[in-house]
Amino acid sequence: MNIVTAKEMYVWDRQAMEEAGIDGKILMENAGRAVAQNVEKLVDKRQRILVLIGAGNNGGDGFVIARTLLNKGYTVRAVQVVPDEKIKGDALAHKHMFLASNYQLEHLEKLLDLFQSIDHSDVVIDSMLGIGVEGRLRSPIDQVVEYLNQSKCLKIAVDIPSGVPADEGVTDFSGLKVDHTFTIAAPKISMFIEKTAPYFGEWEVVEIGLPTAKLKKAKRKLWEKRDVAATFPRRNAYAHKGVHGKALFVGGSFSMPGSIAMAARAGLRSGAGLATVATVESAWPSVAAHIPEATYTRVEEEAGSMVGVIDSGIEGYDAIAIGMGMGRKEGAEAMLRNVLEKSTCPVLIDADGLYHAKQLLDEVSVRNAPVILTPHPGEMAHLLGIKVPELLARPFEWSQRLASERGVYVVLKGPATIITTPEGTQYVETSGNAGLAKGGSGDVLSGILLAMIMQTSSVADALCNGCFLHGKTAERLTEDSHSQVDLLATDVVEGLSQTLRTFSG
Ligand SMILES: NC(=O)C1=CN([C@@H]2O[C@H](COP(=O)(O)OP(=O)(O)OC[C@H]3O[C@@H](n4cnc5c(N)ncnc54)[C@H](OP(=O)(O)O)[C@@H]3O)[C@@H](O)[C@H]2O)[C@@H](O)CC1
Ligand SMILES: [K+]
Repeated sequence: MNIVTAKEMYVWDRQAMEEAGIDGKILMENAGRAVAQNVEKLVDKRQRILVLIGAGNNGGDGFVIARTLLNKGYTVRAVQVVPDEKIKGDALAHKHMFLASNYQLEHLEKLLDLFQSIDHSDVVIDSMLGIGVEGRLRSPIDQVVEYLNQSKCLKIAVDIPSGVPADEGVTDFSGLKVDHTFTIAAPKISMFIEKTAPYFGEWEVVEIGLPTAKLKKAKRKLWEKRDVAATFPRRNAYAHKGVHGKALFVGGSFSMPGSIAMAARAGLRSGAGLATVATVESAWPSVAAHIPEATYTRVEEEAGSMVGVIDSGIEGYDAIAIGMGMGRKEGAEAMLRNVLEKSTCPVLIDADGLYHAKQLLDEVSVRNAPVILTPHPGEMAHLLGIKVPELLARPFEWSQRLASERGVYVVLKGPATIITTPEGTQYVETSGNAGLAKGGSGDVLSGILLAMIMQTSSVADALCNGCFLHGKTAERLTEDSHSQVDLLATDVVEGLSQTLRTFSG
């Protein structure tokens, strides 16, 4: 499913009307009816519904919703919150249909009267402003939104809550916080941005009859269950361990042996055929206690941290993950440089590896085999030399910039993980929950991703499915046997089995 900007949505709208000859009034009718159908699932006929209608086409949708629900016997009051002369075009046509159906339209005259109407309503449907919002809310909508934000009624937004921008990058706004959003045709970018996402409540896409096959595809896509089903690697009954890949995990130190152990164990649990751990000798006993299935190779150390190169070399591996618990000493940077320059397989860089990668972006750029960077926002901001809030305001744009300038895959981790390919295609993966906001989660994800890369021909599919496997496992564990408070990264590693039983053949 595509994720769109406001501009892309308007292009679709034009394509539907100009290229497919679908009248805008029909799209509006479809939009309103689709939203009304969803409202019926949430609201019963005893509840009092208030539909608030604004100036643009979002308001037009509101006229259709009010008419449809009234036709079905719901208790609905419709209030136009802007002067008559503001209602134009398709919205005006639907206003006429509403009035010609013998339904009553109220006008906002005194704010206090509207506030009273809100107090006497169980449900408020917000069709004041959609994706056409510009700048901060103006009067009187700003006051209506402020009042509604304090109100206890059930709030449902049409397309997007009033005042909330559809795109990334807008941080100065005031918006309505709703319980549900029924968004038109495709999710909007701002649904996946930290600052704006909470305004939408639970959201769902409604289909309005756009000519899907004709529409210009967006470069962003939501990774859905059906994508997982179509691309998740299947196990071949005749395969032997070498077929599923030989992974090298480089990291760990005397005081941080856990992260590389968790990464390697997650890699084996996710289907890697063989795993070798390259770590300092002083960390071997604790790493080996966690994964007897792995083999080990020695890395030079100084006071428990890795420096220099890997004893047995880096040839013969199908994929390498580097960085987890490797420390920030200069020697570790030399190790990363060595891996980037000498290996010819995909290299995934995480954690301390990302800290060192900042100095090695030129080496990263010239590599022929794929490089995958898996930062959390703090690591990504460090790599880009910007502040975290700056990154979080435009995570899609920054990810794209890093991925295309350096020719890398970027997995920007968060509640909505953004996966960007070197060509600039982006995928959003939203599974998981707050139980994953713990030390070790990133290490586990690295191991899963590396295993998936070795088992899938498309790196992008592997990364999306790996994020899904990680997040879905956390979701399942917190439903069945854990809480989001107690869930540990090691629980996720062991929980992978059950998720894989569902998704891999
Ligand atoms: N795309 C599709 O296929 C379909 C889209 N559809 C629907 O259309 C919606 C987009 O419609 P749109 O373009 O008319 O914009 P929309 O948000 O309704 O209103 C803009 C108006 O708001 C005002 N205004 C702006 N900023 C403001 C502010 N800060 N504070 C206060 N007021 C402000 C400004 O009025 P002004 O006062 O400046 O004259 C302007 O005229 C979309 O979200 C979806 O619901 C469906 O009907 C079916 C097909
Ligand atoms: K709205």
